[in-house]
Amino acid sequence: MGAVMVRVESHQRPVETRKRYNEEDRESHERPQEERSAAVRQGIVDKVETALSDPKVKSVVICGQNGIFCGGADIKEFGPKMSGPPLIPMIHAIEAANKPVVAAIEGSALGGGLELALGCHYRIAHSKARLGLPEVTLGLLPAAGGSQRLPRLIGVPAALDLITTGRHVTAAEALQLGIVDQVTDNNTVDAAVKFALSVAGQSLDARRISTYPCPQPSHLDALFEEVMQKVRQSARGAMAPVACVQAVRAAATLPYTQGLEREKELMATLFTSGQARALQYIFFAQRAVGRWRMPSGAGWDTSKHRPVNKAAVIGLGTMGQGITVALAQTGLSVVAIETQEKQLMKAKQAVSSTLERGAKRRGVAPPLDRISYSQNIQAVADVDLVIEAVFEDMGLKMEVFQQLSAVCKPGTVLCTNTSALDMDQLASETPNPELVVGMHFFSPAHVMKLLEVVYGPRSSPQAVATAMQLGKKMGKASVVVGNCRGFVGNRMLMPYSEQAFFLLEEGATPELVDRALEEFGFSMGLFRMSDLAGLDVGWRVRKSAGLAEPREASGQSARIRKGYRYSPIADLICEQGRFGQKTGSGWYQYDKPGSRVARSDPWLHSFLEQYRARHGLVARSIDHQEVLERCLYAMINEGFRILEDGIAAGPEDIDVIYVFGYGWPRHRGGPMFYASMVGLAKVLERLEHYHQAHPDVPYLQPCSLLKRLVASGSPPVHRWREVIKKLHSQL
Ligand SMILES: CC/C=C\CC(=O)SCCNC(=O)CCNC(=O)[C@H](O)C(C)(C)COP(=O)(O)OP(=O)(O)OC[C@H]1O[C@@H](n2cnc3c(N)ncnc32)[C@H](O)[C@@H]1OP(=O)(O)O
Repeated sequence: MGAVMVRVESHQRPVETRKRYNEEDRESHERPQEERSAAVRQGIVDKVETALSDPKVKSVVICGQNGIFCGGADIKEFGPKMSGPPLIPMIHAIEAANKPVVAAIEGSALGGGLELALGCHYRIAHSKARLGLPEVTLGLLPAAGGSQRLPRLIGVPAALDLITTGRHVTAAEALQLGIVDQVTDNNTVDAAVKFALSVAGQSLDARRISTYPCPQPSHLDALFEEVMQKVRQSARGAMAPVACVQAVRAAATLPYTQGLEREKELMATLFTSGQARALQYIFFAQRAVGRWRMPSGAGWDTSKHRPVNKAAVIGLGTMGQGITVALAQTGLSVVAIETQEKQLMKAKQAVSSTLERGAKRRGVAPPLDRISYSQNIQAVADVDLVIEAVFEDMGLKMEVFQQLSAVCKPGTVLCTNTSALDMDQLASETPNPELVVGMHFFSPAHVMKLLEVVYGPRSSPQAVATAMQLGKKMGKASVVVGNCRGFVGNRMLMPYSEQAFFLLEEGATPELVDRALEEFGFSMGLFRMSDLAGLDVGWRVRKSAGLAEPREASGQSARIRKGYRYSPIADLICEQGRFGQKTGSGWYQYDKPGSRVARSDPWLHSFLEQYRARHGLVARSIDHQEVLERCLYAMINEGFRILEDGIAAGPEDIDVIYVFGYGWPRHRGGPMFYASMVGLAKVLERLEHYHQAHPDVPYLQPCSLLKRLVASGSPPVHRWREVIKKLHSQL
């Protein structure tokens, strides 16, 4: 015997492949999940020990099963009680071995998987493998020696980049960085065995990374200060990226064993933190939304999507252009339709230059020839799916859908990108309403990761499956939602922005509200975000809903609609032609139209004072806590209503929508998870308090699902679906 192989089992292996395991392995698969990982570690410890003590074995190769080296620790195993042998001594024992140990990396070597590979003396990777230390994205740091070994191996700046972002690198980049010793296009295990035999008997003194001195960059202090500042700014309150910088600093400034102690200390503060729980929740929520289900019971596991190779986009405004870019970048043939010649030319130029910029960044050719442009809707005759993105006008959309029904081949899925109109009304105007679904993209559509796939009562599961599959192919976090005004995301924005307007009436400024929200972790406060999106969009929606009617400027009626409190502040701002960044003023002022730097606006402040005086409102002092409670709890309350109405199937759907589409801080897990962390009883109590103070604001009236959850002992978020199911079955 020359080299012996030790296999690492991955928990993310597809279930059906588990059947192929031998008897010894099968036993470990019958164990509960948390014990399985412990058994994997025990298996490595035992097999490495046996190989090292066997004089016939000259070297050892560690590989994975089914083409995956190791995706890292099982996140579900994390908890106060972790059984089985710990990772650090296991990796140390491998590194200390007196026979060469080679990692054969296929598929992924992530987190603890890469830390294990870093403990080996050599690493051979397949060219398609991906490597990384993504712990930071789970609210953690690489605490099995990874934060100490990686800087010693590849230097401080490169290690800081990988550890603080958690990004995965290709095998080619890993080779360039010095993480792996060899990359192969052939059978990785064969290559590793050959390599292991070729180095058998050679000295391993220079192969133990923990013994390397950490390369010292010049201006070490300045480097860490700069990185820390950058990380703090982009972390928006997340603790893990900051701890990652501190751990790498320990690697650069302390001997290995002391650095390891620091790594352990830092990990201890993260491991049980609410932020780590939130980030790990979002990891699973992102995957859970793919297991969608419609009220009929049809879902991801029972519905087959139609293949989509060619798609059309109708209407080449900002959204249509972004969708065209996204589809072309996904590799689809795209027919882009715009009836106005001038707009068509403008759009073609904009789409081409976006594709060229993106291709240059990725070092590939721009997929310009995948798109054909036309003014004639007949050009969509042979496409598999159409996305309509014309102006938000029901009459116009209905006309387009009627034309599409006449032109498209049978079975073409018809999608509307409406964000505000009734998708079902639109479907009712087509001869095949079962083919109609909403695909609600977020602007810019080629950048934003969220897609709401909206079904109406007549949408077929196949049409939903097709839109979901396309969203997945486009790399979007795609969430199936029911049809209602604003769907999920925009519906929850209504109470959020309404509270913000009321707070202005009561004495706050846009700066105060935005500061509170940004300190909470939002990428932008509500007012800065509205200026970016354009204030005219919401104004148009409010006008079409009969809310933003020109009224008497003062007097009680100006602030009441349908018997409830209403703030016309945003409408009055729009009446001044202040539509945000694009006009150079909105809630803030900008140097010129299109400029991005928001400045405090004295005009706005005196407008607010005059407004309050006109309406007999007395400004009071408002603190950040009130801003957060009123804006966020009103939004969360609407989230409970959405669950109660069955518009979203579970809290994970809402949370993924908010994290991926609305700048909700990921380390707070989304609004519904946040509510569970705050405590449902507390959210209920604060809503009751504010509703008592503002009985004319229906959004503050606690939703009955929230009351029911509190009455049933505030179960954790993953158990809410049971309560919702019970509620629906009683209706
Ligand atoms: C004590 C601390 C020690 C070490 C620290 C760590 O190692 S932390 C973990 C670090 N590793 C990761 O963060 C990797 C996370 N996983 C991924 O990036 C991807 O899953 C992966 C491995 C690239 C595979 O991607 P793919 O698209 O092929 O599959 P998918 O993501 O849908 O996952 C398939 C199912 O596996 C589950 N899963 C994946 N990773 C983990 C994990 N680390 N722990 C537990 N479960 C995991 C995933 O949820 C999927 O299951 P499903 O039932 O469909 O939700």
